Amino acid sequence: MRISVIGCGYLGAVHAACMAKLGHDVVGIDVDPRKVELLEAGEAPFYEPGLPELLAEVRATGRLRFTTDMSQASAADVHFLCVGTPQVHGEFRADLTYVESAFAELSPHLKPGDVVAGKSTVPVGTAEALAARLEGTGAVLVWNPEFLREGFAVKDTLHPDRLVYGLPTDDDGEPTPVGVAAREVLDEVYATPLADRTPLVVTDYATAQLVKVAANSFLATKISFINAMAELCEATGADVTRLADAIGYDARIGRRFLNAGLGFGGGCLPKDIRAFMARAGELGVSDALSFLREVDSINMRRRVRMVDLAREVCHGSIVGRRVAVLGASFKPDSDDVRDSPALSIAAQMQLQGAHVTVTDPQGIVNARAKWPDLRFAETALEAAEDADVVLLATEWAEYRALEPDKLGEVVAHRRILDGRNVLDPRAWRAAGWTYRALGRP
Ligand SMILES: NC(=O)C1=CN([C@@H]2O[C@H](COP(=O)(O)OP(=O)(O)OC[C@H]3O[C@@H](n4cnc5c(N)ncnc54)[C@H](O)[C@@H]3O)[C@@H](O)[C@H]2O)C=CC1
Ligand SMILES: O=C(O)[C@H]1O[C@H](OP(=O)(O)OP(=O)(O)OC[C@H]2O[C@@H](n3ccc(=O)[nH]c3=O)[C@H](O)[C@@H]2O)[C@H](O)[C@@H](O)[C@@H]1O
Repeated sequence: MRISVIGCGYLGAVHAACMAKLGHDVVGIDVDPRKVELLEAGEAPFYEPGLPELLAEVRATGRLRFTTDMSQASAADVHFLCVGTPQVHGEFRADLTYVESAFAELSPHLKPGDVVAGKSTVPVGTAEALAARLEGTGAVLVWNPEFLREGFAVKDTLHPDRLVYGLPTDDDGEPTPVGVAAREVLDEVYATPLADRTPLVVTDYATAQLVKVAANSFLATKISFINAMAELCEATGADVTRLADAIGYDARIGRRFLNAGLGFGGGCLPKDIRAFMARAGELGVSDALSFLREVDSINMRRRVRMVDLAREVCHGSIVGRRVAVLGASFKPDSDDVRDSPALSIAAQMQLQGAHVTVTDPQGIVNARAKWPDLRFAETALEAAEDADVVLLATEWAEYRALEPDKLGEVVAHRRILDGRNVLDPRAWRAAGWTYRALGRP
């Protein structure tokens, strides 16, 4: 198929490369000339494991190119909308400016029979409004939410755990004739994963849009649930990691996404639960999602509690103390620092008078752009030099593998805060470290 991908960020660049890998002819379109230039040169504009290799492979086939010129979309028959939907500054709702402008810029290049597939995460109702604007053009809108995780984006796109198509439907909820035709087009786009028996849910616009925010809300709730248990563990001397193991053995609960610690960040879970609450308010059903307010509060409390813990191990004050923060990205295997718990804690400690040095294997460039006043170091050992306290904030493999004695040689005081509950407390204590974590004795 001939495909255009509008918006080549963390989602779109990976989607474009994966569509080419599946055998399609793809043009990626972005308004950011720097991103396009890098992608055209075969380079990934951000860190995502496997993406550089995939770009090299598919660029060599000639099936993938990138441009800033929206008119190039006219050669494609399927158009994936992958632009950002960030949180409006100071409010909960999603900023749909980029969706609006991308859609307006794409529209003149559409022809009858074209399929526009929305992938961005949007408030329910957005697809219906966009579809109305296509009436009379012969092009059809489908909503095809994306569930990839950063760090696993290539694998998740090539081998998704499910596909969801939101199609135009009639009054009985059945796909309209153009909806049926659009479904056939999507089936061709996803022929390879469908042949691998990827579960497919075919539904209406509203359900497809809600599936996405419901999934992210559930994941956020699961994380905040275990972090609430961590608060109880802290009050009672219990161990939240053992608690998670034990409840996780119940297949109805499951162990995944029960890792307590600094909580969730990133460009998706935090803004998606807030936008969902805002949309529920507009729909007059805000009570239905009032629990998400608590999910958000529990999550944000983790960050405050970690600063308190730093104060506790530094005998009541972090003013003038040297703090090494290991991790800047919101999760390992990503350079994404959007709403990163690690950076938010680093910045809070700096504001409260600590001398903070942050390190990260991939996230320093983005972190420095966002927080230019923080100090940065290339390695954990450099960051920890003369530190009064070390905080493991993002569980990169290399930080999990740190040797207590080796790190102990460079610090001023052997105090470690395990923000992700990934270190072995016994090993660190045996090497003379004060070890503290959230919800673990
Ligand atoms: N990052 C992720 O892991 C996932 C993101 N999503 C959703 O996908 C959407 C995109 O997210 P990200 O890729 O993370 O955002 P991003 O900010 O990394 O990428 C968005 C891209 O769109 C481009 N853009 C903006 N306006 C444009 C226009 N008019 N024409 C062409 N390009 C334009 C920007 O320059 C940028 O490169 C969001 O709605 C997000 O919630 C969904 C699943 C996973
Ligand atoms: O909509 C999106 O953009 C994506 O959001 C998340 O993916 P992602 O943001 O890449 O990262 P996750 O792996 O979900 O982690 C999110 C945050 O939760 C934290 N987390 C995760 C798991 C856990 O047990 N505990 C925990 O604190 C991570 O450290 C990270 O800060 C979802 O997992 C994807 O399915 C979804 O497509």
